[in-house]
Amino acid sequence: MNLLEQLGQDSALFLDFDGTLVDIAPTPDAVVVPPGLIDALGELHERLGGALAVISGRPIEQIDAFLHPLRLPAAGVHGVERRRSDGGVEVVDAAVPDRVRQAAEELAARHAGLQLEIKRGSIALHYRGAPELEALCVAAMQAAVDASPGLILLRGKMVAEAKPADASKGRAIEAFLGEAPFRDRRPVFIGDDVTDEVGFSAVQRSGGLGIKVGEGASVARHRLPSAAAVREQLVRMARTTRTSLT
Ligand SMILES: O=P(O)(O)OC[C@H]1O[C@H](O[C@H]2O[C@H](CO)[C@@H](O)[C@H](O)[C@H]2O)[C@H](O)[C@@H](O)[C@@H]1O
Repeated sequence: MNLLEQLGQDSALFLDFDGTLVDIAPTPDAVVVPPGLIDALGELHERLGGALAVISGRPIEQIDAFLHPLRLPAAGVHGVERRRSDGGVEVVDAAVPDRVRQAAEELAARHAGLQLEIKRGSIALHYRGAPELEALCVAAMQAAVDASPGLILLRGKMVAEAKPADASKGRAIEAFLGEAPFRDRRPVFIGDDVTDEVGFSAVQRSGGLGIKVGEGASVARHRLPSAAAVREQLVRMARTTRTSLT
């Protein structure tokens, strides 16, 4: 898949963060933003008339910190938060009930390899440091979520996350597509995880392009092999002359 051939001035580009722009790391705070990526994203954002957004499971605040000084339009916490192109922020109003937090905290307190992320509107229990505990983590989080109307359990890469059913990456992308400068553009979404599948469906329903990074079943009709390949193409696109995005 050659992105350069697919992306035109009438495109809107939506990018997942972990596993797509940066390589997966042992813990959430250990990811590294490689040199050149921030400049490339800034350049592409400008060339696409502002129609470039990060669509992440992380809070927007974290995305801003990793991409500093760039502040892109963004959806965070799988669509719970969304910063529009004009800078305004919308939040899906949903508090995670205490029972979910307690279930996750109890497990994390008992097992050193587990890591908890408390976000606005979600709780993520990471088991990358103790993969043998996957079944235990998923069962405990699922039971807590089943007892909490309005929540669903999202299974990501070595993580089980309780989040509002009303928020998703797909809905966030659709909301962007209803607004300037994304409106009336052909959407392209690049992501690597099962949590990105609803985003692929959203762009493909709008006549756009879903691009899955790496292996695994996907509804996306296109593939790139790795986050390194995504970065290489983004940097290359940013370096080419302005006339290439036509
Ligand atoms: O939607 P994304 O931008 O891909 O974010 C998904 C989750 O990414 C982070 O967790 C994942 O990446 C970590 C760093 O590589 C890794 O240690 C962890 O196992 C992965 O699940 C982030 O911590 C989560 O909050 C995001 O939801």
